[in-house]
Amino acid sequence: MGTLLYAQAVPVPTLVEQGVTKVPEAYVCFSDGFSGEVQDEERIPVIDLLDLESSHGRQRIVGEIERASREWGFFQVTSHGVSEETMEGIVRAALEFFGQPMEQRMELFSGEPKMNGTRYGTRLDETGVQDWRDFLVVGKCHPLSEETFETWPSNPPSFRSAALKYCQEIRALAFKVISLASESLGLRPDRLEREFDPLDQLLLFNRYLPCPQPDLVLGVRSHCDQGLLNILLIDDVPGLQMRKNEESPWVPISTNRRALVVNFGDQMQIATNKRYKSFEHRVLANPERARLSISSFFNPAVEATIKPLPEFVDADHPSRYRPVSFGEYVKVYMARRLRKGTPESLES
Ligand SMILES: O=C(O)CCC(=O)C(=O)O
Ligand SMILES: [Fe+2]
Repeated sequence: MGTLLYAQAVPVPTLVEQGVTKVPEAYVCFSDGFSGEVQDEERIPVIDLLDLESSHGRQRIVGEIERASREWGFFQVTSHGVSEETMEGIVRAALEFFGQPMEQRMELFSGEPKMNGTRYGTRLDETGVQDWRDFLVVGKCHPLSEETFETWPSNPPSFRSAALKYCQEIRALAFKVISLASESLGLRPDRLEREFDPLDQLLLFNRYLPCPQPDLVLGVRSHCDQGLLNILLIDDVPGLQMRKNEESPWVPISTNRRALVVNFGDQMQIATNKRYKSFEHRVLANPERARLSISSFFNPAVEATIKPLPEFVDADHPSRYRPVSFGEYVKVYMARRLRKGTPESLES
């Protein structure tokens, strides 16, 4: 199977429009067969942030974050402070964006990743097996310049204001989670925030259309996120799964209504010298229902040097990773066929 096969793959929305009953070869996922065992007993922890302001409540929540981060790297948060109206606004704007005719969506198409701009795409790279999804990246939500804001979709007309509001509220939640994570690691509440300042933020909208042969494809191939953390808004269509390691069964991830999912990425693993880990996850395709998810990624600045914090390095715990810029890290991550285990390629 050559590169050409993938480069010429027909986009998912077009296949769905044509009513294909057979998935083209470029989308067939042989290597990551998801015959993989699924376990149905355990679920990721749910952490309620309601009592965050009382010192007793905060202490309890810090303990819950510690356990969830160590065991799962994924948890749901409730009473998270992002308003229902804001969440509904962004979901509506996203559905309207993906509901536009293909020609209109294609005005924002780019086959190449862009540093700061907005990009609509139907695949992430030209060479691998194609994911059964299309997506919209709003490449820089913070720090946000007027020039970058002008690259945000102007259709539907509500998109920019809905996205701006969502980004601001999600950012406030991200700082809450980061300070709790800091405390859960025995650090001052602002330690991680200071380390990662100014903390870049970007939005990724994933649209998964129904697939005629869901067993042959993946919505998103198994990967670990490359940044510090992701705050994920998902709908009620199942598909997302995580696993603790390659021998563990996959655990389906769903949310209570209005909850959000937090997961830590590779930079949390590197900063903590592997006290906390970045866990692998993937999305299955659905035979009948379309699914929407909205990722808010929080990343170091491209020029920032990433390395374990000195607090996690001593004679018994030598630094596991050699320092590189985040920009370099992203290049290594993108060049790997499997987007997991990237921190290990920096092992010193
Ligand atoms: O669609 C999902 O639920 C997860 C998407 C994801 O893993 C990502 O955006 O990195
Ligand atoms: Fe992810």
